[in-house]
Amino acid sequence: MEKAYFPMFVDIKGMKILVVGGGNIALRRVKTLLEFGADVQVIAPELCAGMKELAAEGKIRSELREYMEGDAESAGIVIAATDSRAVNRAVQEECRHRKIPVNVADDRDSCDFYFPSVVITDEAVIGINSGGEDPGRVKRVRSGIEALYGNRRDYSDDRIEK
Ligand SMILES: C[C@@]1(CC(=O)O)c2cc3[nH]c(cc4nc(cc5[nH]c(cc(n2)[C@H]1CCC(=O)O)[C@@](C)(CC(=O)O)[C@@H]5CCC(=O)O)C(CC(=O)O)=C4CCC(=O)O)c(CCC(=O)O)c3CC(=O)O
Ligand SMILES: NC(=O)C1=CN([C@@H]2O[C@H](COP(=O)(O)OP(=O)(O)OC[C@H]3O[C@@H](n4cnc5c(N)ncnc54)[C@H](O)[C@@H]3O)[C@@H](O)[C@H]2O)C=CC1
Repeated sequence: MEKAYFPMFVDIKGMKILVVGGGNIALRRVKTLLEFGADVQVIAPELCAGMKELAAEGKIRSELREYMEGDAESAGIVIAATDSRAVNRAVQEECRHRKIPVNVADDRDSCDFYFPSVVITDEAVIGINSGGEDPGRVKRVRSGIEALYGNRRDYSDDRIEK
């Protein structure tokens, strides 16, 4: 690994986390965030089926519209995961301005932090990251750890694994 990142374990219980975009990548991340008790708000004109379910179950708050400047106000952390580079970039700009940590799904160089793959057991939380080098490798390492310890964060319905 060329550049290792420091795994800082953060208490996000009750923290307002804004997710811009409601597709498969956003869903995968929201599912992980919910495991840690975050207060997730999703803004997107269209939600994928899994995200609609979470909204119907009251697990997330959602607004069916496009992102607007100002949406990041009062968010503790922001995830930009739309399929538009320009929109993701605009979200990043707002967060930089407000000094809110932002994760940008389509551009490793724009991320203040990387989104980890996680393994959760009763005894420990394991976060996996390759410094942005190879997300596919991160996924393989996660599967290897799961085989040893199991995982409460169930990735089995992730779209790529279908
Ligand atoms: C750098 C990082 C920044 C960030 O945090 O967003 C980032 C960036 C990018 N990923 C891309 C592609 C893929 N990412 C995955 C999977 C995961 N990606 C995740 C994290 C990260 N992804 C961050 C740090 C990762 C690291 O440390 O290396 C995981 C761990 C967490 C999660 O998403 O929940 C999750 C695995 C969960 C699990 O299963 O365990 C797959 C595989 C799949 O989806 O099955 C593919 C398909 C290709 C492949 O297989 O390699 C692209 C190109 C997008 C495009 O082409 O448009 C970019 C953009 C770029 O690199 O600039
Ligand atoms: N980091 C990672 O792990 C990976 C990242 N990606 C990147 O993630 C991004 C999203 O991918 P998917 O979820 O598969 O896309 P998708 O097409 O399933 O979903 C896109 C979502 O963005 C929303 N959106 C579009 N314009 C918007 C706006 N102006 N405001 C708010 N929401 C808006 C859409 O309504 C939709 O909910 C892509 O840019 C892709 O390159 C893709 C694979 C893996």
